[in-house]
Amino acid sequence: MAHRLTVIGTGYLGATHAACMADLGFEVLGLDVDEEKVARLSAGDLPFYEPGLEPLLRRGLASGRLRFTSSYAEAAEFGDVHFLCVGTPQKAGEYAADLSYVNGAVDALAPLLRRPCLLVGKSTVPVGTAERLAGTLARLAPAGGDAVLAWNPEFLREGFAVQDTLHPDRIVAGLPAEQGAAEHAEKVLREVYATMLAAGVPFITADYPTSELVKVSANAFLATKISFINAMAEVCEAAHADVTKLSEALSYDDRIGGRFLGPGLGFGGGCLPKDIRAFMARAGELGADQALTFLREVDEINIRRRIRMVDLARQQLGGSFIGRTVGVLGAAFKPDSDDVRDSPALDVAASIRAQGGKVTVYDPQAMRNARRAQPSLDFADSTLSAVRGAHVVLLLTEWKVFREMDPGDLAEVVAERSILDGRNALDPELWRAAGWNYRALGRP
Ligand SMILES: NC(=O)c1ccc[n+]([C@@H]2O[C@H](COP(=O)([O-])OP(=O)(O)OC[C@H]3O[C@@H](n4cnc5c(N)ncnc54)[C@H](O)[C@@H]3O)[C@@H](O)[C@H]2O)c1
Ligand SMILES: O=c1ccn([C@@H]2O[C@H](COP(=O)(O)OP(=O)(O)O[C@H]3O[C@H](CO)[C@@H](O)[C@H](O)[C@H]3O)[C@@H](O)[C@H]2O)c(=O)[nH]1
Repeated sequence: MAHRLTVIGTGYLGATHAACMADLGFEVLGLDVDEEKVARLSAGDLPFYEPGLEPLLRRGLASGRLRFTSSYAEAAEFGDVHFLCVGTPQKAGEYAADLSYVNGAVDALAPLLRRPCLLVGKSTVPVGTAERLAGTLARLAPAGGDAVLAWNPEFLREGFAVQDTLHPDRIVAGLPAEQGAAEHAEKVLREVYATMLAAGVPFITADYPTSELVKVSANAFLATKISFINAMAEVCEAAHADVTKLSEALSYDDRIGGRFLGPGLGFGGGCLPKDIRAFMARAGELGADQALTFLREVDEINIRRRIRMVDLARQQLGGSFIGRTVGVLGAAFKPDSDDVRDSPALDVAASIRAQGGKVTVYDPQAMRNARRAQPSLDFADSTLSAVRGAHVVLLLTEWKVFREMDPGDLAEVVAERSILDGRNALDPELWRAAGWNYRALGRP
């Protein structure tokens, strides 16, 4: 328990990792270049919504074990283990990942590393990045061979980030080729994750490239599973079949399983879309692009869901959005998150707005981010005010409050009882019995 940890980049991943590691008893220093974020985290004010995280943050601060800074010198001086958690977004106009934040962080930290330490990459990166960064570390760190790099990809889901961090499915450790350094890195990581290992969490050691590939192939598989069921939804629509029944029946086959087989508006967020694109780009650079051409189809099926949703809404309104009012429920890319990065819901809302519809959006947590991302949309502060006067209601993010809506309550304020369920989250019989025209993706 002697290790002192730093977490470099305190966004969705890093802030969660920092607070959880402090809760496990480590002394943790979080570092971010965003001064406002550092100030808010230091004040116990979580800059984003993640269930259960703020109490952990406050507990860590109160214990004195958790602090935040923007000083690399302080972090280098403090840490025995440095977790790298900065963003790797999609480059503008390209499929590839933008590695400037990762490179910037390592370039800033490495020259300050004077004593033995382990740098642990957690960001999602294209295969080959760890090997290159190990070279940077060797070149720049005054500690020389005593500054070692490991790659430890993160698999947490937003909305379940605390649970996933404290109780992961598995821990993957990408280790250096040199045996002494590898043994040292593995020993330190086993100490850092001792609580999870004692609980029986599988610990898999691998070389750098394998560890990097585990992460992107996991996300590629999940994206493929979602697009598979959404492709079935397209066929179901054409054949007048019901994809929700189909998905349920498939789920009882253990070889297939029901998770990530939820048909609807498809995947968004700061991970799956950009990760499959970066994976394709990297495979291309490696001369293995053919292996991943199916991911292009996975991406296209996913984008088609959004287009289909807009088409359905237009159809429902008699062929045009002009002069029509649309109530949109949901802006986050998924429930229990305020993250609107590549959000299918916001994408659909913006597209309808661009085609002349008057769109009013409500989301329980993502309003601030949604306003910033799509300032031309109208926003309401409750479900009922978002759908007041609506000619059609679109359920695009399946928050619990939306799944449990009473069709009678909404009927009193809408202009027309017409609802499109983009997430197959409502009971069609209940809504139809209440006089609503209910339609969904992939079912009659
Ligand atoms: N969000 C998730 O659920 C999740 C899960 C697993 C893996 N990941 C991966 O983790 C990484 C981070 O994702 P995120 O969602 O937390 O992103 P994010 O944008 O929420 O956070 C990134 C943070 O890094 C900071 N930063 C940028 N450059 C920096 C620098 N040079 N030094 C210090 N801080 C810097 C930013 O200010 C920001 O606060 C990405 O590679 C992502 O793919 C994310
Ligand atoms: O059956 C399903 C399941 C999910 N989704 C959508 O898929 C997207 C992604 O959902 P989810 O994977 O739960 O959210 P993330 O928090 O983005 O987590 C993914 O991306 C992270 C970042 O790489 C990984 O760490 C996680 O393991 C991986 O699940 C969301 O838009 C969901 O609405 C569906 O459409 N159908």
